[in-house]
Amino acid sequence: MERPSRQLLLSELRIRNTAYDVSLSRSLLTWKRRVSSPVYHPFRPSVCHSVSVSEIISVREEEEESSSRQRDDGSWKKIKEREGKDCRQAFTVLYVERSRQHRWRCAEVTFMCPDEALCQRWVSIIREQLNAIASRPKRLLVYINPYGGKRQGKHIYEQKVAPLFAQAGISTHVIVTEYANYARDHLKTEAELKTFDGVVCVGGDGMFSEIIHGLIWRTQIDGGVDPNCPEESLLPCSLRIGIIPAGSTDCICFATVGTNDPVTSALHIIVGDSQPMDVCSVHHNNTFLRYSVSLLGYGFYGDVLTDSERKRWMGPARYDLSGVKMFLTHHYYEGTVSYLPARGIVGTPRDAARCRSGCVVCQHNGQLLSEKAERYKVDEASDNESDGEWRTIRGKFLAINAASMSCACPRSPKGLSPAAHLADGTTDLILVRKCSRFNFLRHLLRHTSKDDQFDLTFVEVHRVRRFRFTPRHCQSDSDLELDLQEHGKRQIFSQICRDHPACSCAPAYSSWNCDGEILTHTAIDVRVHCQLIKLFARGIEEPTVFEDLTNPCAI
Ligand SMILES: Nc1ncnc2c1ncn2[C@@H]1O[C@H](COP(=O)(O)OP(=O)(O)OP(=O)(O)O)[C@@H](O)[C@H]1O
Repeated sequence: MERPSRQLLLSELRIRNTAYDVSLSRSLLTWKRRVSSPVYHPFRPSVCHSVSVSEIISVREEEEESSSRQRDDGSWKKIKEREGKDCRQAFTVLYVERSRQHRWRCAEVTFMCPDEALCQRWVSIIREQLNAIASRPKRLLVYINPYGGKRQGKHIYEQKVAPLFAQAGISTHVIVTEYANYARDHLKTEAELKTFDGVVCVGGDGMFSEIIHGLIWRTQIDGGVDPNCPEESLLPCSLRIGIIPAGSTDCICFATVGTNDPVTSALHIIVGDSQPMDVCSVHHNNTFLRYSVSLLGYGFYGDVLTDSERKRWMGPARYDLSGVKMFLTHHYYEGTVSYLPARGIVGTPRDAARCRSGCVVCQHNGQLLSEKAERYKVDEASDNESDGEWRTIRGKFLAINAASMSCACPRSPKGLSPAAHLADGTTDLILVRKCSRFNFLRHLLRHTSKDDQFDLTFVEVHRVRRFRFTPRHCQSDSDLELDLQEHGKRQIFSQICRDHPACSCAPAYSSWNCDGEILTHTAIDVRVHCQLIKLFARGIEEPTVFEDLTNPCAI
């Protein structure tokens, strides 16, 4: 067990009119009500509170006029208690308070001191402790998509996030995007990245994708790495990314924080959290196509996205409608999947354990893969992943999915691959072979039930580091071009068949759904880059983690 750290301060202070023993160590701020009588009182409410120093947002001395000061925004402030006290002898600590369903709130407590000197001592020592936390950002580059989700991005940032950043002493450079890919291109070329400690994206998954594309690309170009070459090991990005959810789905935020709440995300940024994340690079014939962090789906999920894009006017309901339509049309696609299994790592896609805050699987595998990468650098001749390890599967598939994270969301609480990890250097390749509609429905329904969605004869899952897919008739790029020219006629018929489910003819190609974007090529080469980016997040916390922390007096 960790030894309690040395006490820096211990004073008798008052909260409202009650005396407390208040102590500060390097790790904890604790306030404990003074008990006048040592006799145990079973009905006395809890009298001890503790806050981890790493979760203190800021401290401020109360000014004389503060009791009459107008508050700009009181929505997130919890304790109103300053009226009628001598403010020169009081200081207020703002800290993270955990609420239901992984939400965080900003709470505050005001301590009255017997004299001004003691008050200043408390303030300066707490500030020293906060300044010593090197992981906290001081200057952030913020991109706001004013058109994401319900077009509330700007409002959410100004009302809920900017006041918190100001309280925490974080300075910002805010850019409201003017068109799609504005943030990506700005990051790629113009942004003075060296002057910032992180990039914040206010928007949804599409906006987050823009940010990672800009940041990863820029990092490679600055570091002399060719992003078009699928064999290159990409350089990790040094700037962390914060996501303020303001889109329609916000899956990445949900997967890394556990909730889609702007205040919670802002607080994770302020306390300087860091969650590494794997990124898949997708190439076609040595040309870079896209990066992916969540789902790459061919067949069912590709078709649902393609169909739903034609129904954008319907809003989010279009996904349900396209899902039903694509389930009924029941197309399968022929092709070849080759993959490089992840070896020597811990964890499998069938594990009961989930990737959570401080995940040991991610830590272990991340360490292992970075050591391997170092060895490869020394002996480049051994950097040949193709040495006899590749496995190949040919067949007819209803769906080919690669889940680099569980892809859990309110719609699918377990996600496509419940045991997938955020940062273990792998992706879970799920192959759903041609089967009856009834069986496919059984598989889909298991995403929402307790049953194992992979425990079906027509479903297989592999944890992989790299995979390739070649559709039938598309063995090479030139074959693809030829196919498209020569079989243009058949493509037209395929489209007709798509629109006539009674026809049993399956179209030759589906499309890849890459984190919600349609890819232009079907033959792809996908490589996982372990922990390429870092987010201002800590993964989803298990309830026990914070139950203990909020009640450290019980330890
Ligand atoms: N100023 C802008 N005008 C038009 N489009 C923009 C602008 N800024 C960003 N975009 C684009 O808008 C698209 C959607 O944005 P965003 O992801 O923020 O919201 P969403 O699609 O509603 O949410 P989600 O992706 O979570 O479903 C992104 O692909 C992004 O490239």
